[in-house]
Amino acid sequence: MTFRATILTLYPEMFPGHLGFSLAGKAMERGQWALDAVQIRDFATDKHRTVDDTPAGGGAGMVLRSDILAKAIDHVSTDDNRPRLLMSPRGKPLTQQKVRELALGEGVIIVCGRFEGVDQRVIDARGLEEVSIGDYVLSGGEPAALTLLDAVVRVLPGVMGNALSGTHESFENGLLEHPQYTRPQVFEGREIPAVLTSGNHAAIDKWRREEARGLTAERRPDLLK
Ligand SMILES: C[S@@+](CC[C@H](N)C(=O)[O-])C[C@H]1O[C@@H](n2cnc3c(N)ncnc32)[C@H](O)[C@@H]1O
Repeated sequence: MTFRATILTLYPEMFPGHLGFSLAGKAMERGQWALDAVQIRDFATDKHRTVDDTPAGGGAGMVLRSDILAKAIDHVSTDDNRPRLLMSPRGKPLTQQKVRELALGEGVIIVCGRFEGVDQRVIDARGLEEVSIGDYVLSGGEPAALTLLDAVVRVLPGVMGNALSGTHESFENGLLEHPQYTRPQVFEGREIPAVLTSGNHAAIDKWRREEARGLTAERRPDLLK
């Protein structure tokens, strides 16, 4: 099954962006996932192709109009069961668990906000699920959508060559990942921890588990709760 991502945006030329390279780019070439970026402005009705207007109640900036956005959403999602996401700093924070859930489905429809955001009525009327990529404000939803898709595409079946990577990674088991090392054996006087070159796999697993727990306790105690 091909995972299909449809992006509604005022900047379709930002896609596939970095997702056209490396693992995601190769997976796209192999047909494991597909992306289409739809220009919201194509659904405007006036000759200036206006998509926004001033906020009701006053205040700075502009708001994406519900009628224009609803037409764009309806155009791409007739008879479509894919989740409809709206990238938004007010949304539920994106987690690896959510990423895994999305990767099990047939795809996603992602609305990228701009300006001061999106008229609340289209969020309610089209059941958009607001998703945030962190507690900071970007100027648009596009980099957030690219980030979400990056995380989803890499866990699609068959995308990562090495089946092991992914399952031991940060957040997969509620822990941050242990430190990683590779050759040379000594770098500026710092050695690779001896256990990692001992060949004793039980000892290596134990060391990694302990390091992962220690790092998590120090940096992200919230994950241990
Ligand atoms: C300038 S922001 C609007 C911020 C909005 N006025 C607020 O205070 O919540 C414009 C768009 O960028 C996107 N965006 C900004 N920060 C984001 C974040 N942390 N996660 C996901 N999307 C974000 C959203 O699509 C948003 O509609």
